[in-house]
Amino acid sequence: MIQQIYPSPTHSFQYELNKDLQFAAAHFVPHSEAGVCQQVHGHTYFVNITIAADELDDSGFLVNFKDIKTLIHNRFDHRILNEDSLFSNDHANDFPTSEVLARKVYEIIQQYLDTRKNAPKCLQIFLRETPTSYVIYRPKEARGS
Ligand SMILES: Nc1nc2c(c(=O)[nH]1)N=C([C@H](O)[C@H](O)COP(=O)(O)OP(=O)(O)OP(=O)(O)O)CN2
Ligand SMILES: [Zn+2]
Repeated sequence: MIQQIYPSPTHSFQYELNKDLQFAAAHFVPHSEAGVCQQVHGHTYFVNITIAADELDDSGFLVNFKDIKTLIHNRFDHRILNEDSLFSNDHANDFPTSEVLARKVYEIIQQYLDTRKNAPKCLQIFLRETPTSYVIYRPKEARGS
């Protein structure tokens, strides 16, 4: 939920920012063990993205908050996740589950950050699918030096 306190990843970067955003999307989980989630249904996903770096850019930003929102919101809002080429209905590692969606959000964000001169790192994705269910994805690398 927006404005809640999130778990903090440990790191030694000097700057850290967090961006909250939300989007509405539909999905289904294409596996017999997913029960009712095999049926198409929708969620308002809440996402918190943690990014860190030791340097700021020419604007004095670690990264522009707006760019982070645009990347994720424009891709997923009011979409059917199963129809996005990022996901697969055949391979569990790419089913549109909360875990996989959190990883995909990380990959989109880090790919963008890799184009920035100040080399920011995405350290954590917190993704809430329902009021009672959330996941956290953290890449293994990138804790700062
Ligand atoms: N590990 C995962 N388990 C489940 C996922 C998932 O992505 N990863 N997804 C679902 C369904 O998509 C479902 O929409 C969410 O399930 P759930 O949390 O059980 O939702 P409820 O609102 O029914 O939960 P309550 O316990 O009644 O609050 C299922 N599992
Ligand atoms: Zn669901």
